[in-house]
Amino acid sequence: MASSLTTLAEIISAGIRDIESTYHNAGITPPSLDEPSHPASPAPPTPLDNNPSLDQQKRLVIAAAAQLIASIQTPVDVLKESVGSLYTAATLGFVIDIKLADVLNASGSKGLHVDEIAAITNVDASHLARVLRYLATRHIFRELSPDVFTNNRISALLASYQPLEVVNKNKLARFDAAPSAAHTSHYADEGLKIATFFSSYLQTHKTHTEYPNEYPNEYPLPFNQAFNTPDNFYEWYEHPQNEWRARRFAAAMNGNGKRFAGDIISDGINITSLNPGDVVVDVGGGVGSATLALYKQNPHLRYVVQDLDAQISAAKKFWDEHCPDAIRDQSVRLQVHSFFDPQPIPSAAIYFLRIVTHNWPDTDVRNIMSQLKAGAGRASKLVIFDVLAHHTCRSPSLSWDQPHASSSSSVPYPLLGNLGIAGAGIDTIVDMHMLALFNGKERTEADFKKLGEETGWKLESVRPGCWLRWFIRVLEHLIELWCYFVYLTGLCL
Ligand SMILES: C[S@@+](CC[C@H](N)C(=O)[O-])C[C@H]1O[C@@H](n2cnc3c(N)ncnc32)[C@H](O)[C@@H]1O
Repeated sequence: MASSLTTLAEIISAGIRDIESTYHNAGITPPSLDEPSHPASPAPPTPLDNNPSLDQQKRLVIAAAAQLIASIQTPVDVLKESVGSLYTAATLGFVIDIKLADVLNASGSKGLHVDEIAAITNVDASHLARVLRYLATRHIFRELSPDVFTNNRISALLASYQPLEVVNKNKLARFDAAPSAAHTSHYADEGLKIATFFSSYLQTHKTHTEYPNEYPNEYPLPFNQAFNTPDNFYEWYEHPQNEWRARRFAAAMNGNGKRFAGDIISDGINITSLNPGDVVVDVGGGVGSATLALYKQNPHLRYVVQDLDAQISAAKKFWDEHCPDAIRDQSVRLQVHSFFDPQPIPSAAIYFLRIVTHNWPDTDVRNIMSQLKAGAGRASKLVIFDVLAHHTCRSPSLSWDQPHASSSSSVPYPLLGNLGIAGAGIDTIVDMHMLALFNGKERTEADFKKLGEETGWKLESVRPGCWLRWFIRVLEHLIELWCYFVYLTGLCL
């Protein structure tokens, strides 16, 4: 019988053969880390970017390759590389701060020597050389000749994609056209600072929850400790000195919206079954980027985007820029509303929570869902679009109504049930981030079912959030999450 190492190697070879032939048949060269990359704008999607079978093959290869590395690398080295990855966040934050990818983009394919980079960025050349060597060792940037570096397809995503003169003058606009850089910079800044309070928070939190009389004040979250603020993350973003951070976060999030709102959400909500004039309420909808995509595909429906004051002010500007007609003819209304208060739009066809529940602990999600239930009518549905947590073991953890390929039983042996970093990798990172920022969490199907039962909603179905049966891509380029729609309908009708 073949060893698991051989089986992993076979998954990789079979997958690579399929991947190469798919590229070959489409007349496209397979991606290479050796090609310099210095585009003036993020590369447009290729015909293969949304190819489900290619995506599936890539994930199997990535899952198998990661497992093979973890199997044959010494355990000591696995741990050293894992814990040392804190310097990946630190160095990425630094290269974004000095706009290195923009500087290298401007130099074209010949790259730049660290002495030249030092003259432009005013950073010590030997520091630059070491940081770039660290990142190039991990395939981010490429060293063309000793100490001469260029962007590759990964590091190019760290650029601003705006002229440097514009970006240098307007710090606030720095990330407007660069969702991947915005996302990376957010983790390298807030994330890295918060992470240092992680262990002490987890060890103390339970004591405070179990002995509320002795410890009446909730132990502050890693976020609150790191930034020395009693405010929650969103309130803190409203402090004037954090305007640039809020805008960076919006750039990271709106990058998502453009990509996965229209094609995926429409499919997930099955919006064609709604009647003209039916109301969709985008609860905690931010500026309404998801609603914009829904509206464009389904202008016969009516929409309400609800959020807190600051987001609704930003939403007015967003809709003025993108679709003023929808506001003018009241197809779309923007409403300041806290989802902890009674829902002001009764009996909507759909209450939609997109990437909201994972920001909150169970007690708060119960409050949000209870307020929606109190406002819901007989036919109202609650649609939750969020990441679904998957176990790593190979037991079928999912039981929704349609057979689908994402249950772990369809993942080939000996891969992890959630495909490891190729499947739930990013989800588990986001889960840790939610914990540290909000005491929020990514939930399993069982978690959602229980929350529904506690608040009067019955779980109707759970399904992948797009036509790709296995996975969906939610951020442009690099970032991929498993997002699922959880449909809940009123229990007590
Ligand atoms: C991760 S964002 C998701 C935004 C939007 N649903 C999307 O998918 O782009 C979470 C949103 O919840 C909003 N939010 C936070 N607390 C809220 C509250 N009490 N009531 C309404 N919205 C709130 C935030 O302002 C933010 O826009």
